[in-house]
Amino acid sequence: MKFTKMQGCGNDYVYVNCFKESVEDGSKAAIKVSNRHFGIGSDGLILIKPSDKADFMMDMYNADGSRSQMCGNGIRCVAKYVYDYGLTDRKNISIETGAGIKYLDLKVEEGRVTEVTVDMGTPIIVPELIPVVSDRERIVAMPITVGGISYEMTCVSMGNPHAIVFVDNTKSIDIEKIGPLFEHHAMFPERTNTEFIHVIDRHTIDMRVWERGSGETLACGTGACASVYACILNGLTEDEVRVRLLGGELKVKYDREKNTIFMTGPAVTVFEGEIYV
Ligand SMILES: N[C@H](CCC[C@H](N)C(=O)O)C(=O)O
Repeated sequence: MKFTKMQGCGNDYVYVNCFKESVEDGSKAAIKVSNRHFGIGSDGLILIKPSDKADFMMDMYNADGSRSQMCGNGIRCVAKYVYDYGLTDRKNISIETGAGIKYLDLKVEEGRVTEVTVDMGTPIIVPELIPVVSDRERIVAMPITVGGISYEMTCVSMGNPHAIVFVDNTKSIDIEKIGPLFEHHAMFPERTNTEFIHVIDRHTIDMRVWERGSGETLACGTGACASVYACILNGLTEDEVRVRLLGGELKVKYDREKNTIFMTGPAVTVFEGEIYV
């Protein structure tokens, strides 16, 4: 199976052009390619497919083979792939995802996509995935104790679930211990992605993330959008925020009129190859 390795802010996936390749079992292939010793090494697998609703379709799998509805860093790289490899010559494209159709604007320099702005859609704060807290309309600054530590948690869905907690310093958290405890918490029947946010000022936040199905990644686009919306809900930032991640920076803007979140960030092709799955 031919593939292209790409990354957005260090959130790296294996991309397969399913206009040319066929992948029988995405989940099994994701586990194989993601392994950093016996495979290629990645945070997961992204299949680029035809769509009858949009220009293309993105089908995304985590490293553990679980499928997710949406991938912010991934969709920027899909946009780069389809333009750079000549599947389209347009700089405004639509991509069908498990979280609906997304619309993207491509920045092209010397014939290659360098940056992409994605309309990530409306953040959802009544995520049906947490029925156990039925007495609450929404989960904003809800006290929760995980691993013996008390947090105030805000839950936001970008089509995939995010639990956002605020910390004084993202470097001092034991994410390997606390991340899985949130991911597998009984409140989240579908599991959850978890973002640890340190608010620097009203336009800047630091973020670390423990991703559902992939563990700690260097960046998470949907997580960055969910986190900015959580900051706005808690009165901690303005609508336009610079999200500083281990792997780079994302610009996130909440558009109040359209009630949608725009995310802008890089997309990079690392190498091409072939793997036997
Ligand atoms: N890294 C991705 C998110 C993957 C989400 C996945 N871990 C899930 O199960 O929801 C991003 O840039 O948005």
